Amino acid sequence: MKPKVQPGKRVAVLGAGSWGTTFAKILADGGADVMLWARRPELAREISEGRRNSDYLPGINLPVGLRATSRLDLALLGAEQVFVSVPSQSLRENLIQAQPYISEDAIVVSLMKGVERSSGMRMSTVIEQVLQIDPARIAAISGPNLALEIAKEQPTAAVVSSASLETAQAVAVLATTRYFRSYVNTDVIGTEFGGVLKNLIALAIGIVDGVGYGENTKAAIITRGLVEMTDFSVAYGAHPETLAGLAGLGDLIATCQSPLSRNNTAGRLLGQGYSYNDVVKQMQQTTEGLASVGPILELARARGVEMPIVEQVRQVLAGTLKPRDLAPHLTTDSDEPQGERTTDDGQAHGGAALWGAVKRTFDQLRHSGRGPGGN
Ligand SMILES: NC(=O)C1=CN([C@@H]2O[C@H](COP(=O)(O)OP(=O)(O)OC[C@H]3O[C@@H](n4cnc5c(N)ncnc54)[C@H](O)[C@@H]3O)[C@@H](O)[C@H]2O)C=CC1
Ligand SMILES: O=C(CO)COP(=O)(O)O
Repeated sequence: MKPKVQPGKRVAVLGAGSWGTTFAKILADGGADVMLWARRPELAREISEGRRNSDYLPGINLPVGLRATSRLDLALLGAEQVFVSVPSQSLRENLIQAQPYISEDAIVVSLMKGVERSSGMRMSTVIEQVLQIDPARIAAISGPNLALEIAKEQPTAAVVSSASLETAQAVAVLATTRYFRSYVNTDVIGTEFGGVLKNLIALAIGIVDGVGYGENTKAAIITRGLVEMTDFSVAYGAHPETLAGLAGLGDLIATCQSPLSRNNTAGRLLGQGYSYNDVVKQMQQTTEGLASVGPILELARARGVEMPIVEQVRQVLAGTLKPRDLAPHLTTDSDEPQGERTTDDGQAHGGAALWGAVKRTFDQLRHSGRGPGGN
């Protein structure tokens, strides 16, 4: 394959699970000189010597040029771009360990789709806080990107987002290959929240699938779920178009439709009657949605955003709502007919939207736009 970038451009990928390894393959196939960091030395050896990551990507041959190490100093040596793909809850501790080896002008890119449970922070803001770097050097990538499909070189796309368009473009140049196309935007909030929120809707889809409900129920949840995703993200400063793009609707479709999705799978097990603890035990891989439900609902409350589907997912996880009772209600506390669009609510629901907008503006002023999920 013809390299797209100057051979020898050093990049590091931290995290050798399914997405980190797949992304390392994308970068290597695109022509970059990639060093992948795996926590376990035996996994680093399997990747470097056997060109396999059999636990996470069974049957996939990795590119010859892709090297792996369990030493952070070696992984990060000379890396111009650092891609991070560890579970969201371990990002902070991993960054603290990596910090001494990250070069001063490196771009740091989040591949993750969670929020930090303890703080509600998005991954790029954890990166900014821990590494104390300019947001212009930080990017986030999101889109319909089920790892195993991409590892099999089935074509797809993603969006690279950064406060600096130049940074987003520099990352997109490296993160592009025959089967993977990177677009760019500067809406980091919308791009990251899109990835986080679609996991919660995929849990809901899995739940109703596990119950045995059909396509109408799922289509209604996907559609109303997108409204929740958009309302929430816009309340935190995102552009609504981002949620209609690859990082929103695109990823929502992929995750809600695919049995490869861990969030969808976890939901299905809940819908089949397994308890939360049983599901956690059965999930071998990172299931970000399970940890994101609580912090997202707290953030929603702080900005007066209604998220009835996500709230019902929380209740199913807590065992207080039967999976078969999860329904795509517009609100959890009213049976009154309501407008489908938020802007219809003014006529159909006694000025609820107007009141929501006023309350949101008031809250934003109160928090000076510096809430944990905001800019
Ligand atoms: N798998 C996928 O299709 C995609 C995943 N993502 C996101 O990528 C992120 C990583 O997910 P996956 O690679 O899928 O998860 P995974 O479960 O396949 O792999 C996670 C990796 O992190 C390692 N790990 C676990 N605890 C750790 C710790 N405390 N410190 C360092 N490493 C640790 C594991 O050993 C494993 O190598 C998540 O935020 C996920 O939402 C994004 C797009 C696609
Ligand atoms: O983000 C993903 C696809 O874009 C992967 O989804 P899961 O984490 O649910 O497997």
